[in-house]
Parts: sequence; structure tokens; C-alpha cells
Amino acid sequence: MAQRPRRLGIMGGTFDPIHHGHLVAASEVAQHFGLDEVVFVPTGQPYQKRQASPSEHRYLMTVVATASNPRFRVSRADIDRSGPTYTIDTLRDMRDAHPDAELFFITGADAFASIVEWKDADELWELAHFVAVTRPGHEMEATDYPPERVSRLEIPALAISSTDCRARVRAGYPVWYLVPDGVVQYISKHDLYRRDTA
Ligand SMILES: Nc1ncnc2c1ncn2[C@@H]1O[C@H](COP(=O)(O)OP(=O)(O)OP(=O)(O)O)[C@@H](O)[C@H]1O
Ligand SMILES: O=C(O)c1ccc[n+]([C@@H]2O[C@H](COP(=O)([O-])O)[C@@H](O)[C@H]2O)c1
Repeated sequence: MAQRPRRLGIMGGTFDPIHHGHLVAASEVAQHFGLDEVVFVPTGQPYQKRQASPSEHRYLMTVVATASNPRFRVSRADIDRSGPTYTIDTLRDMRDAHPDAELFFITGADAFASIVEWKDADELWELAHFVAVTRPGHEMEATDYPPERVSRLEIPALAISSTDCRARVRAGYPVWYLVPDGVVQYISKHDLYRRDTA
């Protein structure tokens, strides 16, 4: 019997810090689309965002957060590439590394809303199927994309953002249960976000 191609999810993000909203999004997409693996890809320099924390911290928090799931792994592809991070490069690297796999790029509704402004947007659709998951407070706005290459997936609503987690740490509020326990400990051990400005 012919084997179906391997299905690989790609969860890109700044992950500053990674939180349960990211993990639930990846898990739900994996279940719904029968993904064999989800690769979390922390961004190098997210050119549209404020100054992010050093990439090594964001990478290690992502490793800690995903360690318990055998179908999750973390890639250094974006943090090891110099210059700003563009998804077109992430997808080209993934396609080169896994030429026979079907790629599924996972985003939240907010990130997906601006996708037509991303670098080489017209080519993105050729490299991957895009899955935009619902996110509380963010409508999935209409944008100019090929409908056969995009799916919208309703997931359990978790009103968690990295911005809010950073603000809570700065204000001395707990982030227990918003981020995985190991990430709480990592933030504390490395004294992250105490002097953050965003
Ligand atoms: N609570 C959530 N539910 C669904 N998707 C989410 C959620 N949080 C983040 N995402 C999606 O995960 C991806 C990576 O998000 P990112 O690392 O920028 O986190 P963030 O919480 O949006 O960060 P920030 O608050 O700093 O903007 C994006 O596609 C984003 O839309
Ligand atoms: O390629 C682009 O131009 C582009 C512009 C904005 C965001 N992205 C990607 O979208 C993902 C989520 O980004 P962010 O900034 O919401 O953490 C991450 O993988 C980014 O590299 C990509």
C-alpha cells in the first residue's frame, strides 16, 4: 500500500516567552490534520516587532516547553540565519530538509491577517498549506489568499499573549499556568522581563 507523505507542522513565533496558547494551537492543528510532527521555529530577528529577548533564551524556553511531547521538536533554522527572519526562508529551508513532506505552517488569526504583506507572499502558498487558528480578541480578517491553500481552525480560546506574560513578570504577578512550569523557572533563573519595556 502506498504511504501518504509525511505531514510536518511548522509553528513559527517570537516565543518571548512561549505560552500555553502556542502549545494548544500546535497540538490542535496536529490532531486535526494528522501531523506526524510539529517543528517550533523561534524567529531570529522578528523585523516587525520590538526588540525581542536574546534568541538563545527564546530557543531554550521553547525547548523546555516542548520537551514532554514526542511529536514536538524545535529548530534553530531561523535563529541561526543572519538578518531579519522571513517565513519564505523558513519554508525553503524546511522544503530542502524534507523534500517529500507536506508542510503546514501554523499561525494565529492575528498573524495571518497581515500575511499578504509578508516577504514574497505570492510564493508562500506554493511551499506550504497555511492553518490560521482562532485567537480571542482577533478576528480572522479577509485577506487575498488562495482558499485551497488555507484552513481556519477553531481551537479552545486561551486569552494569553507573550506581551501580557512579560508585563505580569515586570509587575511582580505570577505567570504560573499561563506558561509551562519549566518556563516559569527559566524566566526566574535568568531574571527575564524584569526590566522589559514592552
Ligand atoms: N493565545 C493564542 N491563541 C492562538 N494563537 C496564538 C496565541 N498566542 C499566539 N498565537 C500565535 O502564535 C504565533 C507566535 O506568536 P508570538 O510568539 O508572536 O506570541 P504572541 O503572544 O502573539 O506575542 P506578543 O504578545 O509579543 O505579540 C503567532 O502566529 C500568533 O498569532
Ligand atoms: O515573512 C515575513 O515577512 C513575516 C512577517 C511577520 C511574521 N512572520 C512570521 O510569522 C510568525 C509569527 O510571528 P510573530 O512576529 O507574530 O511572532 C513567525 O514565524 C514570523 O517569522 C513572517
